[in-house]
Amino acid sequence: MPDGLGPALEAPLFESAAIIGVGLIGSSLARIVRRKGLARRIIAFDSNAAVRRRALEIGLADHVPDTLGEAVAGADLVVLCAPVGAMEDIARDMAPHLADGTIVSDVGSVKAAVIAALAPLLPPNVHLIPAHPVAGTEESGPDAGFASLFYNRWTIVTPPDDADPRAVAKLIALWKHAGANVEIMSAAHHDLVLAITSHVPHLIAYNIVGTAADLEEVTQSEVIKFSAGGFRDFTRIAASDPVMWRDIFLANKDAVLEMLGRFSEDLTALQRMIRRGDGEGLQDLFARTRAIRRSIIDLGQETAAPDFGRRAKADTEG
Ligand SMILES: NC(=O)C1=CN([C@@H]2O[C@H](COP(=O)(O)OP(=O)(O)OC[C@H]3O[C@@H](n4cnc5c(N)ncnc54)[C@H](O)[C@@H]3O)[C@@H](O)[C@H]2O)C=CC1
Ligand SMILES: O=C(O)C(=O)Cc1ccc(O)cc1
Repeated sequence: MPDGLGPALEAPLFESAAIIGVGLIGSSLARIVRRKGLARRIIAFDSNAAVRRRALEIGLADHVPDTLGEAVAGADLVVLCAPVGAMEDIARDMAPHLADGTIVSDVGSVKAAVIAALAPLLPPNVHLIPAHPVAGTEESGPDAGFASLFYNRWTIVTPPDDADPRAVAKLIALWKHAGANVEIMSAAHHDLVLAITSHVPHLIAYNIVGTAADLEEVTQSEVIKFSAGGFRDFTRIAASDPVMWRDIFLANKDAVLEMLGRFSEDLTALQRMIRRGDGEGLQDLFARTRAIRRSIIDLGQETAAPDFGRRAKADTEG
C-alpha cells in the first residue's frame, strides 16, 4: 500500500550516514533515510548497548558498531540525535575519526548552546550545519520512531554565517526529502522562538502535573479519576523524557527565563482579573487565544500526517 511518503531517490544524497543516538528522533531519521534512499549506507551508534542491539534487531541500520569512532569513520553525514547535554562529549570523542568534508549536524531542541559546545571541538575541515526538526512525541527509544514523523512539519536549520552553502543546501535537501518544510534562522532567534512555543509549555505541563500530584486536599486517585481533557493533555506532555528536558532547560536557560518572566507577568494579570471579577478582560484574552488555535489548524499544523501516521513504521520493519 502506498504510504504517502513518495518514491525513493534514484541516487542517494549521501554515501554513508551515521546516526548517533537511535531513540525517537534518531530512529525516525534512520527509517526515513532508508525509506527514501537518502543514503547508500546507514550506520547507527548509541551509547546504550541494549539500544544498539534493538537497532540491529529491527533493521534500523546496515551496521551498528560498538564504538562511536567506528560509526563516524568514513561517514559523509553524521547526525547527532542524543540529548543536548551529551553532545559535547560525543563531539570530543568522534572528532579524531571524522573524514574531511563530512557534514556534521544534530537534531537538538536548543541550538546556540549546542553550537558553542560542538564548534570548538570539531576539526576545521568538517561542515557543522545544525538543525532542529520541530516534530516529536512524548515517547522515547528506538521503537517509538516512525518514518513519517517529519512529514509536513518544520525543520529549522541554523547554519553559522561562514557555513559552506553547498553543505547547507545538502542538509536542507535531506530534510525536504524526509517530508519537512525547512526554514533557516539564527541559533539565537531559534532558541527564543522555541522557548515560548515549546520549552515553556513543557515547563508549565511539568509544573501543573507536579502541583496536582502534591495536593493534600485532593487525592492522587481523584486527580486520575476526574482528569478532564485539559489536564490529560498536560499529562501527555509531562510524560516526556526527563533527561532530554532537563538538558533543554539547562541549555536554553536565558531564553526560557526571559519567556517565563513574561509568562509570570501575564499570569499575575489574569489573577487580578479573576480577583476583580473582570469578565470582559478574561473573555477578551480567551477570544484571542481561540483565534490562535484556529489559525494553527488552518495552517494544517495540528495533525501533520493524517493518513499514515505511525503506520509507516512498517516501512523498515517489514
Ligand atoms: N523527543 C522529541 O519530541 C524531540 C527531540 N528532539 C531532540 O532530539 C534529541 C534526541 O531526542 P529523542 O530521540 O527524543 O531522545 P531518546 O531518549 O528517544 O533517544 C536518545 C538516545 O540517545 C542515546 N544517547 C545518550 N547519550 C549518548 C551518547 N553520549 N552517545 C550516543 N548515544 C547517546 C540514548 O541512549 C538514547 O537512545 C534531543 O537532543 C532532543 O532535544 C528534537 C525534536 C523533537
Ligand atoms: O510531543 C510534543 O508535544 C512535542 O512538543 C514534541 C517536541 C519536543 C521537543 C522538540 O524540540 C520538538 C517537538
